[in-house]
Amino acid sequence: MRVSPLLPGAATPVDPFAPGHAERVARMVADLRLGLPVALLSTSEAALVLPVETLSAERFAAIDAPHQLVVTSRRAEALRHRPHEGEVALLPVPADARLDWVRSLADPSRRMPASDAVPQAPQQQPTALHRAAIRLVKAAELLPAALVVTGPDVMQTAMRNGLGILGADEVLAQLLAPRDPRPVSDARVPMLAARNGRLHVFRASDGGAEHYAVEVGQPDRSKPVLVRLHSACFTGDVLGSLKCDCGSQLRAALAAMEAEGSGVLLYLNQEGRGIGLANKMRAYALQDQGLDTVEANHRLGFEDDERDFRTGAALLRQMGIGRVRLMTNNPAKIARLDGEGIQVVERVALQVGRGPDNTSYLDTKARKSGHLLA
Ligand SMILES: Nc1nc2c(ncn2[C@@H]2O[C@H](COP(=O)(O)OP(=O)(O)OP(=O)(O)O)[C@@H](O)[C@H]2O)c(=O)[nH]1
Ligand SMILES: [Zn+2]
Repeated sequence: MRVSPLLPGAATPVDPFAPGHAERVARMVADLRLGLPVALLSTSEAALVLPVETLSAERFAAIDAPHQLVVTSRRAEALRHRPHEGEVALLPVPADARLDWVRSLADPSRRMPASDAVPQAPQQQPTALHRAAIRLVKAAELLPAALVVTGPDVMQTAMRNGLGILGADEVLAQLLAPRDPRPVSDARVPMLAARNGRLHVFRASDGGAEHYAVEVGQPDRSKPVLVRLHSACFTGDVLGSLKCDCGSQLRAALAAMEAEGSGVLLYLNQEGRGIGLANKMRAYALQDQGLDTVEANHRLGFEDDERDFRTGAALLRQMGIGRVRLMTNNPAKIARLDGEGIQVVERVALQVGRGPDNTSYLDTKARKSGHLLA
């Protein structure tokens, strides 16, 4: 295997077969989903990160070094832990803590610990390492909570076992960077709603979710294009769930494009407003207990909307579209596209699918998330 010579100015030879930062972060995300720990480094510490959701009893029992639980500030608030500033909070884990107890701090479907059971001891301030841990666990679409194990043997354990090791700052930079999905393939797909359809598949270089663009007709790029930015909703789009308006919006948008002769529907794989289907079902279970859609996300430890609309803007740029008539009721989508240099010249309202099962959901979005009602 050939190792390329020193690049000008570089300190070490660059081996083209060595995984780059983006690849190493993508591996870490996959490892965490499997339940494998990863090691993060900052200038002052090293720690093993183990997501609570995929932590096995064997690995938990084997932890013999100081450890803390990192959760989002949203989850800390739900646990009535003292108020927190910033993104994440650290909760102490007593040496004799049981795995069930740790899980109940992370997972609201388990009986909530009595508030006096949530440790309130003075805590170390969270650092970039803890923020990186939570971002990784969110990228893995797991419950946003992880054990962070410190101590002198952490690096040795990581190296001995071939675990992923990266600097917290590098992980944060990678996870916060915009995605760059590239076109992979496209073909004609005649649809019930629009016969003259073409599906384009885009793939990001970080190995993350693929996204799709459904092109109806041949939109004239010299004029504003009728565009829908649709986020995946397996329950609404595929099952025809009546709990939301997604399926109706999907079909109405395609029908409108067919009626006008052209348009583009971006289908972004950001299920559950970016928390993943498993977490969305956790949120639905909480909604069955009386919480609204925003409160349920918060109780789980998520923001109400975890989507990154820069991906939508990137897809539009890839398709040569710079000016759009956007089919949406969500002003945040307009603001985010505008911020990314996609000019929204008109908002086209998309009010369809309201019924007895989703009235309170739609009302909550209008009241709390600023969705427009007309
Ligand atoms: N977390 C969570 N996600 C939900 C819930 N109901 C629907 N969703 C998700 O919400 C997203 C809805 O996306 P969109 O319809 O594109 O977005 P929107 O913000 O409602 O804006 P417009 O439809 O454009 O007005 C999809 O990803 C759904 O899976 C819920 O109760 N909780
Ligand atoms: Zn939906």
